Amino acid sequence: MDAREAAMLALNACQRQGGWSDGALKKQLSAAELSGRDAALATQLCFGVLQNQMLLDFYLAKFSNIPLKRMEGKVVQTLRLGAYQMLFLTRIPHSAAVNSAVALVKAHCKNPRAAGMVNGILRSMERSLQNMPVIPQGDPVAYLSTLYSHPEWLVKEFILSLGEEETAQLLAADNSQPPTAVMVNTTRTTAETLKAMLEADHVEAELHPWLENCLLLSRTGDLERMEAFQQGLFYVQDPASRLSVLAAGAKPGMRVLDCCAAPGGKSFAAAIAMENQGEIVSCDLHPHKKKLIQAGADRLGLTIITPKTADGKVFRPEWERAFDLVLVDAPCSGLGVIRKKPDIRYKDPAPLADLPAVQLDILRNAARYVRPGGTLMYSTCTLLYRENGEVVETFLAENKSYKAETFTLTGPVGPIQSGSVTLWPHRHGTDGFFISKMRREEA
Ligand SMILES: C[S@@+](CC[C@H](N)C(=O)[O-])C[C@H]1O[C@@H](n2cnc3c(N)ncnc32)[C@H](O)[C@@H]1O
Repeated sequence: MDAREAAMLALNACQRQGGWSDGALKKQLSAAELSGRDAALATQLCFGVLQNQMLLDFYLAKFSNIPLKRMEGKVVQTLRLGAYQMLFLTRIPHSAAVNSAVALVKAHCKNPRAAGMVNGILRSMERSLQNMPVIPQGDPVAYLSTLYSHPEWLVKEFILSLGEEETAQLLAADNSQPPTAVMVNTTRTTAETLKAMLEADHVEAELHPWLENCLLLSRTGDLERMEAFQQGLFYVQDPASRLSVLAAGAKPGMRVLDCCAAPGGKSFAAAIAMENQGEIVSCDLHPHKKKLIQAGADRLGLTIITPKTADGKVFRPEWERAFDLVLVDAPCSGLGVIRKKPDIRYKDPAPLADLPAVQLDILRNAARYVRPGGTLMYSTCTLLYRENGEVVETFLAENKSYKAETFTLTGPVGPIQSGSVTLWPHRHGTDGFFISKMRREEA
């Protein structure tokens, strides 16, 4: 199996099962036993097609007599892969993109006429590459939606928050590839020592420009196989997530509750900030996720973390007013991490409507666990106001014993007087993320 075949099968599985791209891709890559180079190409093809799917379909439809909707799934994915290579990858000859697409369809598709059709569509596109069909600009929502392959409902949401010009910047950033950010486990090593160790393993590592104890990696290959990973010297985390824990002000000796903890990233960041002194109770609704948190804590040697299964909406009297700091990193629509999970944008938006009620329920319950004078943090990795500012405003309006708390973060974020901040990929270079800090009044 080669890179294109693996990518086509992964894209097809992703589309059919509604599975996340990284899961489908990982499964396909390990089944295909590709070399490092081919695995990297397969990953790039998969991400590239998902990031540009609506634009590719717009062009393909112009060169096809048959609507894409009427074609077999694998044929559509092969066409997208061929078009993506011709339009976006300079190092692949167009003839190779077309020929490999035809071979893929011959090998995988039932209809004997499919190969001829794919050849015809991609050859016509190849002839028109210098003069591609123009995307109509009359309706800005439809235009941005096609150009950056984000569904119209999402473009409308972003335009409401940012306006058209900045929305275009956000959508472009969503389609960019961020470096892999890893956080140094300072209970075991320093940023400089870890950087040298990773470089000795041929990974390109640089210090993050404004977040300490964070390295940006490229040419990583499989990070989990590395000695430094196995020794628990780092964990993968976006700077935005770590910033939320820095804003919370976790200190050695504190008693901390992480209400929505799996796979454990915020708990790990807090435990490291606490120098592994104090106590962190790391809860998640799903029993199978307890193991995930424990495995991460064990690898990193963070002994103050105790994973538990608990529904954040259900009150536990034994925890009432018991914690210095309570983290609610709520389940959310995840629309801030489109750079890393490009297919999130294609989720059906209907079920997302229920999220604010769940988020508010968890926040209300979690608030009861904060000791007087203690801190309550609310965060999400989404950019929708109704899951972020609106949840916090509703909570504060009904809980007069809580006040928004000012905090200051490093780099381009700076002082946050209102107690709440949204981080944006195009403004801050981080995942899209929302952080809100509140303090419970002394009794
Ligand atoms: C955004 S993720 C948390 C990410 C995690 N804090 C980290 O930094 O790695 C949200 C988590 O909330 C969990 N969850 C969903 N509903 C919950 C509930 N009612 N109570 C507790 N956890 C819940 C999900 O299983 C998911 O693992």
